[in-house]
Amino acid sequence: MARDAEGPVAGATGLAPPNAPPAALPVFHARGLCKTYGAGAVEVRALRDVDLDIACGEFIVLLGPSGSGKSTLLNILGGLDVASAGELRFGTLDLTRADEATLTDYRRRHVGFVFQFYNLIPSLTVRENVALVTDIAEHPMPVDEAVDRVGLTPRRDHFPAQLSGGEQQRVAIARAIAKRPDVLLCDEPTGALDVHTGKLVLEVIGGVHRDTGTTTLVITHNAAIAAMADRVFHMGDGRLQRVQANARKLPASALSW
Ligand SMILES: Nc1ncnc2c1ncn2[C@@H]1O[C@H](COP(=O)(O)OP(=O)(O)OP(=O)(O)O)[C@@H](O)[C@H]1O
Repeated sequence: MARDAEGPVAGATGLAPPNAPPAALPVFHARGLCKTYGAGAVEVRALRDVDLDIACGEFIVLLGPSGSGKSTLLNILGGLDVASAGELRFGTLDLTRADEATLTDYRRRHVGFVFQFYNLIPSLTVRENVALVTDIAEHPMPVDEAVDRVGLTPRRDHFPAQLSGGEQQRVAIARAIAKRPDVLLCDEPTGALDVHTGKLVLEVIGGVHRDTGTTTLVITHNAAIAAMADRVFHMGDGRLQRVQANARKLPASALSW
């Protein structure tokens, strides 16, 4: 892997409660991370020897062509999948050797997910969709605060079918942040949206990051979005080919594509 501007690792463990003082460990530490699907003639090497360190509070954009391993990496970082080889730690937690119960607990306590498609429950209102998470989280945000952060207070009693795609994605973001996760993992959050709506969603994600300092990773095909990041991970053929640090970040409102 070539690293042209890998910054020093500094930050919190990711296991600490919100507002805890920074500690020495990165949130994520990976060495030689590999993921192989299938075997023999149908073997696919989705990740090859990925090394990375992500510090507490960083905003990372993952860029790369289709099939380059972005979702595979995000899913492994989020405990939805496990690596085939290599080392991955979240703070002090070894995710490569964690059993299913540990991974479930890890996802529940520490990770907020936002996907391209919003996965809302159609029969529940905005507030009720968010409350699904706050009911089981340890230190959740009040539901109305999460809804307010994404600018949907006037729509809080509406059902998903009464909302636009961008509004539904904002509900999904409210749901993801309501449990105050240590990391927010977003897989193509604007992939199903037009430019204007996509920007609004990115503004919400950028605003949450600015206000809460939540370590955030965003997968995109859109190179313009890379300007929002502290660092950009360029993926290609399952490898982390290049890490680019942005000296200056742009807010989503300043992006154009
Ligand atoms: N469950 C699976 N079984 C077999 N192969 C898989 C599986 N999931 C992913 N792959 C393969 O692993 C490689 C990486 O896929 P991945 O989804 O991580 O790429 P990506 O960069 O996120 O692509 P895209 O931008 O199209 O979403 C691809 O060749 C893909 O076909």
